[in-house]
Amino acid sequence: MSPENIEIGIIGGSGLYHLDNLTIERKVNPETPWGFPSDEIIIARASSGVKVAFLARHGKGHFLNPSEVPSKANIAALKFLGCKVILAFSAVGSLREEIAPTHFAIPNQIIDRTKGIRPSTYFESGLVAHTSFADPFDNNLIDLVYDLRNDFPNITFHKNKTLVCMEGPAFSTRAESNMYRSFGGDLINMSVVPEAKLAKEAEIAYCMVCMSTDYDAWRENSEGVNVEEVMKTMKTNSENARLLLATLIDKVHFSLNDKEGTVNLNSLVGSNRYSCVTDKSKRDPELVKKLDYILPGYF
Ligand SMILES: CSC[C@H]1O[C@H](OP(=O)(O)O)[C@H](O)[C@@H]1O
Ligand SMILES: Nc1ncnc2[nH]cnc12
Repeated sequence: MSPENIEIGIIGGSGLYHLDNLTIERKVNPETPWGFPSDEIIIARASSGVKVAFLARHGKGHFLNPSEVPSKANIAALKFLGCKVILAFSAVGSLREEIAPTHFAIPNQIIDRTKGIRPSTYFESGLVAHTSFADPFDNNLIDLVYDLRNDFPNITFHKNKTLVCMEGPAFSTRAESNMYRSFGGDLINMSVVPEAKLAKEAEIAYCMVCMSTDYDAWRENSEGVNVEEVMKTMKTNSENARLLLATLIDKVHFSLNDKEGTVNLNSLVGSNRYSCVTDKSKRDPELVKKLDYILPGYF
């Protein structure tokens, strides 16, 4: 870990490329064993003084498509800076009438419909380890976000939702959109995989605040989604995200440092220590060295 020790990482998605209400301290661009992150990481302070590391998923100016996002470098860089928690934000389509555009949903499940073309694990080519992914998000972190709903009466919140992740970059056909609904999907984006998986492998508590922008393509008498519609709704959504974050950052900071341990955001720490199935003699020493960047001393 670097001497930075910044415990909270924020990943902003489409329409959330900066956080105006935080004070920017400086920018860093760490080269990880998996390359450089999407863009420079902004180290900023909330008004309470709590430091965060902010990263624009698609780069500032949105030049990376969802399949091109260097998620391994992104998560590794945040872990190296000291992040124990990542609050990820995403513009999503709604697959349910009751989740209207501008609503926020914090999903607890994922259906992975990406096509296997994204590098999605740190444990390959010389060291095999299997991380538990039954609960892809940190449930305590989900509750912590959801419990803020009374402080934000202008935002409608949902939880216990299933997020479908498609490859993109083209949006779904109507048939696909209906199929995802029949699978039990409630929300759809192109970003949560492999980000959530890699955060689990790196033992970082991760949750995604999904900001609904559209009804995708399943509604019979409505046009299918297009980018113009998404970005129009994201104007309101990103303002709400900034307001939410101003409170959320302090809550997360408190929980991470609360001696009473009322909300445990450290439950993943140590979870991968014994997840490696590769015999010590067969592990690639080069990869073991690389993995020290995110899980020092484990392998
Ligand atoms: C701009 S619409 C499609 C795009 O929006 C979402 O991005 P993000 O999750 O980074 O907010 C979705 O996943 C797609 O990448
Ligand atoms: N309908 C949709 N499908 C996939 N990703 C999205 N991001 C925002 N809306 C989306």
